[in-house]
Amino acid sequence: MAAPIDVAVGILMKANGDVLLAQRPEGKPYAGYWEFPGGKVEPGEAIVDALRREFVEELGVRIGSAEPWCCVEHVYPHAHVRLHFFVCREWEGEPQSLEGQAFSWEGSVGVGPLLPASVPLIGWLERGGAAVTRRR
Ligand SMILES: Nc1nc2c([nH]c(=O)n2[C@H]2C[C@H](O)[C@@H](COP(=O)(O)OP(=O)(O)OP(=O)(O)O)O2)c(=O)[nH]1
Repeated sequence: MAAPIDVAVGILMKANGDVLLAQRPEGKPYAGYWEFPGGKVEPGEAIVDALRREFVEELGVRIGSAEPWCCVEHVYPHAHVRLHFFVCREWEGEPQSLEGQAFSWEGSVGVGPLLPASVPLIGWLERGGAAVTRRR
């Protein structure tokens, strides 16, 4: 099997625990599914730099702190991905839909479907939400 593709993913989290989800635009695999913003790491690029770049490109948001949270691998028909999730509590700018995507702040996630690899994250966030929210 081909080596996994590294993907940097950011969970933008408000002080009340709400997180930002975006809907994948037309033309991408799993168009219409919901995901945490992010994208593929480019060759030679640090994962956290990819995270910062994707947030500027997709949402016009400059991330301040980004805490590495967890890593999930998933094999899709279109790709084998290794997702590096970060929790981001500080950022500059209001998210804008720069790639035509819908987005939504969610507490207990009400949008769907989510990308399959990201589904467990919601449960982990809800169960550990207080701890994740409290840790600074
Ligand atoms: N951003 C993001 N990607 C996810 C999540 N869950 C999940 O399985 N993925 C997968 C879907 C894709 O196979 C991959 C991200 O690749 P992408 O195609 O969206 O990345 P990109 O924005 O760099 O796209 P492109 O340059 O190829 O158009 O990671 C998630 O929560 N957020």
